[in-house]
Amino acid sequence: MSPPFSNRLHIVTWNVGSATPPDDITSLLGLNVGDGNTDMYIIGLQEVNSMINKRLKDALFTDQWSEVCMERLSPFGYVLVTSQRMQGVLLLVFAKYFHLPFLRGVQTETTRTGLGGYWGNKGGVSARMSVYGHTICFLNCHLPAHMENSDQRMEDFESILQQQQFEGQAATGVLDHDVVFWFGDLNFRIDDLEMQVVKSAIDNNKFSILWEKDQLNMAKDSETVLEGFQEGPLKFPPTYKFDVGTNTYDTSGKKRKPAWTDRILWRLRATAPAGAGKRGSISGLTSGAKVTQHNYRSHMEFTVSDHKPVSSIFTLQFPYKVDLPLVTIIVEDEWNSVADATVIFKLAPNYSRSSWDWIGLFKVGFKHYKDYVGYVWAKQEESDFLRQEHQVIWMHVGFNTRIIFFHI
Ligand SMILES: O=P(O)(O)O[C@H]1[C@H](O)[C@@H](OP(=O)(O)O)[C@H](OP(=O)(O)O)[C@@H](OP(=O)(O)O)[C@H]1O
Repeated sequence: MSPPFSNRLHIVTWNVGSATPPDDITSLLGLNVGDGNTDMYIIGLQEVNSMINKRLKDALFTDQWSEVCMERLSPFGYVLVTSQRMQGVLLLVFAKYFHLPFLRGVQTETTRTGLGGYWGNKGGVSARMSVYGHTICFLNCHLPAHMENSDQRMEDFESILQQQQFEGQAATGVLDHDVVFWFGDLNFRIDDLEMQVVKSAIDNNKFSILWEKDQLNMAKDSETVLEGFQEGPLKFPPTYKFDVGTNTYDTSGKKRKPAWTDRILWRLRATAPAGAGKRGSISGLTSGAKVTQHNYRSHMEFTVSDHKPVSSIFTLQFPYKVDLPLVTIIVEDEWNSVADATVIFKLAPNYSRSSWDWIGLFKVGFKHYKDYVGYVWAKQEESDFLRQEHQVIWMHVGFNTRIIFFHI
């Protein structure tokens, strides 16, 4: 049996209020204090500027937020595995490059809930994958605003869960995954208490007074859809709503009551899904999973938006991992000059090939899978179908490169 597996995740949620990214997001990503042991970064943003002219530009290039995250993370060996955007709601999933061969079945989904389901200003985007054989889903939501819409928020959450269906035999719904992380501007507010009471509790660090009036905490007791979702204690001040450029709660005419609108929750699947198969297939792999939250905090130093970002670091543990590569790449000789080179790849017997498979050559420090310096199709002649070892020739290979096999 393979050894237990543990993965460290750093999750960020931030309603960026249409702002351009600040120059330095190092502290948000913990790159200044971390020990470099984070395996994956998951970044969920809301209200990324989605004005029409901006969207056209972003469709052609990359949006500024994705760019700044890639710029900061790629020097540390993180690669953008997948991203999904629905208007202002953006989800980015990064992993250390050496995990890439073991992140499989990557799929994304989007659900609009704005204007009765027609408009993507509100809703959810998700990314799912199997990580060393264990299924994980990340769901980033922007739910409806305002105090009186607590029920609507729950309804929208349920409808996002219902509508998001992935392909494959198992883990088709969000909640079928071994572990789900749900985060975003969930927009829940603090009920009942007067503004002065809320502000005084904040000033005196007496957050527990506010916990029981937090609409999401209250909903946990009554909403079955929230069963199994867990959240760490809210030991940081409410992250909404601030005057932009300051750490002062809303002084505008709106006078919004401070609230913990920005949240990160997780859920472990309780039982194997119906029809779960034997160990070794995605469907049969379960749990024994353990999630440990190391911190759950806000970042007051960022003032570009009316919300503060929230981050959390988790360790994810599973009793075993599936770490047999489907493809092994062997490079003949050392590449020490700019010249042609030969690469041999071996496929596991259970690997089902696609004619779209390709092999990419990347510079060390590459940002995402489209960032290749060259690629070749992993083609094979029909007569070679039964062979497990194949060869491709690279033209003019340079130094400092990595080779990755992609299956589409
Ligand atoms: O109209 P939709 O598309 O739902 O978007 C809403 C409105 O812009 C709200 O402004 P208004 O209050 O003027 O209606 C705003 O509330 P605030 O201005 O209170 O922040 C919400 O911000 P978030 O609460 O950050 O989602 C935002 O999500």
